[in-house]
Amino acid sequence: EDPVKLNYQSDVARLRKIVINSLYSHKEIFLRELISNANDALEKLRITALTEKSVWDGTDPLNITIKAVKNEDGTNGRLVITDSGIGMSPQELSANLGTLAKSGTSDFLSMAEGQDGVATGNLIGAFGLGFYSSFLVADRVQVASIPPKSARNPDPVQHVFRSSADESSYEIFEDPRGNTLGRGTEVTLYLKPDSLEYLETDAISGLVNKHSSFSSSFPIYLFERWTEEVADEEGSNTPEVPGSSKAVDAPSTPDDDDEAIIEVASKNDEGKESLLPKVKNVTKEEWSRLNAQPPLWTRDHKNISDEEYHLFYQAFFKDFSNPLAWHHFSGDSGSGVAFKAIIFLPSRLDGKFWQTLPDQKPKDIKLMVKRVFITSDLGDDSLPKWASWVKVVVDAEDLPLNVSRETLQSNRFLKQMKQMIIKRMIQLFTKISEEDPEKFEKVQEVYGSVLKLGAVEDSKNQAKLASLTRFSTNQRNKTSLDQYVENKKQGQKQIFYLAEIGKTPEVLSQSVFIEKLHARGYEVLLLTDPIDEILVSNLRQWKGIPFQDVAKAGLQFGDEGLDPEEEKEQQKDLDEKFKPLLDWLKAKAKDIVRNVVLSNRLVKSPCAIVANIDGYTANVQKILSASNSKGGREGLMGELANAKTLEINPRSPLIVGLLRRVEDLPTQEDEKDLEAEEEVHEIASILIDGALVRSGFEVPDSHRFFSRVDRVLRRSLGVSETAPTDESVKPAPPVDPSVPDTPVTGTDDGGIPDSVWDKMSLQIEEMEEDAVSHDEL
Ligand SMILES: Nc1ncnc2c1ncn2[C@@H]1O[C@H](COP(=O)(O)OP(=O)(O)OP(=O)(O)O)[C@@H](O)[C@H]1O
Repeated sequence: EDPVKLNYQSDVARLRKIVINSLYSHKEIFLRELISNANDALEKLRITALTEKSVWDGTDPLNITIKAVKNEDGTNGRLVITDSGIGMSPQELSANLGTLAKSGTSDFLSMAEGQDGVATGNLIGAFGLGFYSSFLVADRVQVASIPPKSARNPDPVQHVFRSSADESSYEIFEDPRGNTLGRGTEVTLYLKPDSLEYLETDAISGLVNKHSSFSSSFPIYLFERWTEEVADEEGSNTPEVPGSSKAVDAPSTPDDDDEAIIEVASKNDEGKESLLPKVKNVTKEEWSRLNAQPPLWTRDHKNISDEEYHLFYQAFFKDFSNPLAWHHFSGDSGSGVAFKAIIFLPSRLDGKFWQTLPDQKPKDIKLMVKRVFITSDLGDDSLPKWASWVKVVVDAEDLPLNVSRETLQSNRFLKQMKQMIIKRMIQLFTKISEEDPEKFEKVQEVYGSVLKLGAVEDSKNQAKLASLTRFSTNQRNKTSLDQYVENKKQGQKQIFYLAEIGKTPEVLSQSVFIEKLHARGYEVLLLTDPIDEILVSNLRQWKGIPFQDVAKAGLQFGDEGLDPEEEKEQQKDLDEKFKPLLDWLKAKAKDIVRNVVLSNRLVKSPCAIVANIDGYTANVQKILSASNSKGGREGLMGELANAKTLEINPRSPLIVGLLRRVEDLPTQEDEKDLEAEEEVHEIASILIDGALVRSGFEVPDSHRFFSRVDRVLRRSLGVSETAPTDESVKPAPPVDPSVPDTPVTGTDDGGIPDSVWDKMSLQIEEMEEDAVSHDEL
C-alpha cells in the first residue's frame, strides 16, 4: 500500500507554525502533552471495555512506556512514547492529527499570533497544544497506531502517520513492520539537534516528575540501560534475564531490533589467569516505574505539600494556574461507600460562566472507583449552577469496579456525593472566611457573585451561603449580613438597602435616598451587582429583620417613638405650615406622582422622588425598560411606574422660597396673575424634573425640561424671555451628481463602526451619572 499524502487543515498549519516558531522556550511541555494523550487513550480503552469485553479482557497491563534510542554513531536519536490504549484507525489518525476539531482553536490561534512568545507561554496552559507540541523538539514525527479488535473493526491494521516540521502535508500508510503494537499507539519523535538532551534518562524522569507525576493513573515506565561490573563466578556465565527483577508488571518490549533487550557480556582479561577476582561488565536494562507514588488523594494530607497539591491539580484538571484553595478528606457516603476526595477551588471562573445556561453540566467532577477513572458525568445528580465550576476527584472504595455509568446513575452514591460536595464546598468557604481574611478577599473577588447566586438557587443551604456574602455599605466595604445586624441602631427594625445596577458604591453613597440615614450614622447596604437585589428580595429578612428598600416611600428609622414631645409638636407645625405647598404640588404633579409629603430622609437636597411600597424603583424600572421596548409606561406597568411619591425637604431654602411664592399667589378668580402663576409653575416643574433625575428616574420630556431651564436662566440674566434667537443658517450646496467610484465599506449602522457606538453610549452613561450625583437645584 502506497503512502497517502494529505494536506493539513489550514488551522493545523497555523498552529504548527506557532509551535515551531514562538514556543521554543516552553519546549519541554511536549512530554506532558504526549503522556496526557496516552493516559486519555488508556482511559478510553478501559471505559469502552466496560461495555465491550472484546476490546480488553482485563488481563494485559495498561501502561505507558518511554524509550530513548540514540543513533549508533552517537549523533541524534529518537524518543518513543507508547501506550496500550484505544489506538487509532487510519481515518482517525487523519481526523485527529491532521485537523483541529477543538472548539476555541481559532480564538487561540489569533491570540497566539498577536502575542510574543512569553505571553503565548501562558496560553499553552489554558489551551493545551496537545500532539502538535511534538514539533517543539522533533523535526520528524511518526505515529504508529492500531485500535483493538471490536465488533465494528474485527481486523484492525496498524497504520503510520508521518509528518515533518517543515511540511504542510502528512502521510498515512500501512505499517511495513506489521502489527508490532498489538493495540495502542507509538509516537516516535526524531529529535532536533538542539533537543538531544531528551535522550538522557535523567532528563526524561526529571520532566515526568515535574509535569506528569500526577497526569496518569496508569504506570509510566522508562527504559533504562546501564553497565555494571559483576563478579564473574564460575558457572554463572550464562546471561541472566535482566530487567524483570524490579518492575513486576513491566511492559513487554516490542520486537523491534532497537528495542529488543540486549545483554552484552564481556569477560575481563579474557584468556589470562589473574589473581584478581574475575569481574565482567554487564549491560543491564530495566523498565523502571516513574510514577510509583500512590495517587495523591489516597495519601494522608498531612504528608502532602502545597506544591504537590498544585502540581496534582494542574496535571489532573489541565488547569495550569494554581488552585485558590482545596479540601482533602475521606468519608463514608452514608450508604456504606467509603471514599476519599479532594475539592479544589480554581483561581478564576471560566469567562463564560455567567453566559452559559444553568443546566450546563460540570465536567470536572472525576469519579474513580478504586483509583480507576469511571466518569465525569453525574447525570441528573449534577451540581447546581452556582457550584458547577468546582473541580473534584472522588475515589470510592467499595463500589464494584465494573460498575458502568448506567448503573451508577441509579446508585444512591451519586446523589449522596452531590450533597457531600456541596456541603464540603460550603465548609471550605466558611473555613477560609474564618481563618484566612487575605484569602477570603480573593474568594470574594472570584466567587462573590457566585455565593450570592448560590444563596438564591440553593434554598437548603441558603442561610449558610448568604452568611458568606459580602456587601459594600455607606460606612465600609465587605460587610456581612451578620456584621450589619450587629451594627444596627436601637429601635432599628429594618435592614436598609439601596440598589442600582452598574453604579459604584461611591456614587450610590451620595444618593438623595440615604442622605439622612448616612448623616445620622445608619448603615445602608449599597447593592450594585445585578444578583444583589434578587438575593435581598429572595431572603426577605436576615435574623428576623426585614430588608427595606430606601428608594421606597415610608422610610422609618425606628427611633421615631423616642422623639421628645416637643419635636412631635414641631413636626405638626411644619405639616400645617407646608400644607398649601403640598396641596398645590399635588395638583401640579399629579401626572408624575401619586402623593406629595414632607420628607424625613433629606438633609441637603430640596426634594426626591421615591417609589411607593407597591411601585417600581428607578432601578427596577430600568431593568424592565431594558427588557421591554415600550419602556414600561403602559397598562399595569405604567400604573406601577407612576406609583411614586414626591418628598420635599422643609428645611431647604428652595422649598421655603417656593412655599412663599405659592402663598403669594392670589386665590380669587378675578385677581389671578397668570404670569406669576406660570413662573411658579415653571420653577416647580424644574424642581420635580430635577427630583426625578437625582432619584435615578428619567425626565418624561427632556426637551420641555431644558426649555424651562433656558427661560429661568434668561430671567436670572435679565434677558428677554421671548426674544427669538437668530435662526438663519447657510443652506447646504446643491446636489453633487458625481458618484464615488470606490465602494463605501460601511457598517449596518449607516457607517458608524461598532466601536464608536460603544464609546458614544459609554459617554452618554457617564453624563447621566454626573447628572444624578452633582446636579444641585
Ligand atoms: N496516544 C493516543 N492514542 C489515541 N488517540 C490519540 C492519542 N494521541 C492523540 N490522540 C487523538 O488525537 C486527538 C488530538 O490530540 P491532541 O493532543 O492534538 O488534542 P487533545 O488531546 O484532544 O486536546 P488537549 O491536548 O488539549 O487535551 C485526541 O483527541 C485523540 O483523539
